[in-house]
Amino acid sequence: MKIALIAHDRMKEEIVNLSMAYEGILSEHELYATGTTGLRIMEATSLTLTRFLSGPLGGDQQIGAMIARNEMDLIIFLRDPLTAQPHEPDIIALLRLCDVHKIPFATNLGTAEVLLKALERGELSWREIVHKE
Ligand SMILES: O=C(CO)COP(=O)(O)O
Repeated sequence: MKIALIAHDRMKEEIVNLSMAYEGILSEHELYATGTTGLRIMEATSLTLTRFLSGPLGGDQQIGAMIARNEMDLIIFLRDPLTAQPHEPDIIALLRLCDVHKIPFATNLGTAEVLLKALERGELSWREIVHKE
């Protein structure tokens, strides 16, 4: 499965802690991230991620392009609900594409954990069927 990990600055610590807690599950998958998030996760874990540009420079849109091509299976995007982002349109576009393509998308830690546990139990394997279509 291809999984994208993204977090706004005030949520970086949360995504690093999440990645450490679920490193075993995550290591079995192909991981992607926006620039700074990916760097922070790689510094704290032994996970390897493909890093795109930083979010404000287009990283969300690069991940969006993978979704549009049906190349991404799960997004964990810990958004900062209390800080305005200069690239808000890119973030909304990413959410919208996930809805268009029915891609599981977690925007907070509670949902992220539910999705990672579902991933571990194989409950997202329907994505493999979608790939074959
Ligand atoms: O801004 C982001 C997502 O919208 C995240 O980008 P970084 O991971 O580069 O901080």
